Amino acid sequence: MLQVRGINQFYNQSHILWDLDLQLGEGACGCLLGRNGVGKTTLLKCIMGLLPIRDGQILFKGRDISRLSTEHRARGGIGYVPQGREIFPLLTVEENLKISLGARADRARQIPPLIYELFPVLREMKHRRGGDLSGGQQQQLAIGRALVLDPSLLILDEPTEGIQPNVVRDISDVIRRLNSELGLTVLLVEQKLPFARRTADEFFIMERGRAVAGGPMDQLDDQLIQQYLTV
Ligand SMILES: Nc1ncnc2c1ncn2[C@@H]1O[C@H](COP(=O)(O)OP(=O)(O)OP(=O)(O)O)[C@@H](O)[C@H]1O
Repeated sequence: MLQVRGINQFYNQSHILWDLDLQLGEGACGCLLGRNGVGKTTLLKCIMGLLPIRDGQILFKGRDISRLSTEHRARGGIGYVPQGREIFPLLTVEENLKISLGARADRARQIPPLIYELFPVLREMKHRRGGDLSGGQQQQLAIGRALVLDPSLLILDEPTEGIQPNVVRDISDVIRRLNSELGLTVLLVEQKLPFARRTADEFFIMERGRAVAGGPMDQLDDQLIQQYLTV
């Protein structure tokens, strides 16, 4: 589904991603792990086309998307839930969702019923402003907004950041459901190991801009955790 091949990325003179490879099969739920500042968010932004890559390739469903705009990637089936959620605080919940409709290839005008079915609270609060929602509700809105475009790959950057512990499990359940029941391929960045283990079935570890380890989640052992994740 997604193949990242030998990408290099720079912020001006700073070389951040180094010959980085990553492969995610159709239907997989993968979690990108690594200490602060190793380049996880940068990688997701490169996949989304929010940052340019210097060289290498990004293939989605076998097609090289490296030079496509973010909008084309989104229309082509990649949904993105950014770190910090980036919802519009002054717009209503419904308006936040509708904003994505314009980018749908089929020009649909209605919010897909699936979104309110997955997140009933968004229906209840559809006339409230985004900024009035709790952190967990805002995260549901951010995921809902990404789903408006009916993606086949969903990318989430630290979906549990700043969310109350009792809601973290709900977010995990929703991601699992999207993956196992609706067949979405998922790539997420996460710092919380219990959440990562519960939610994803594959892991990738980054260290200083390089991919250094990966495999099925049950192979994420203490030695890898000690070497690459413990601070
Ligand atoms: N806009 C920018 N300009 C210059 N350097 C940046 C910029 N954004 C990030 N960096 C640097 O790039 C490196 C990778 O940052 P990135 O945010 O991708 O890491 P991360 O693994 O996602 O970290 P975190 O877990 O803290 O979000 C860091 O050294 C960071 O300081």
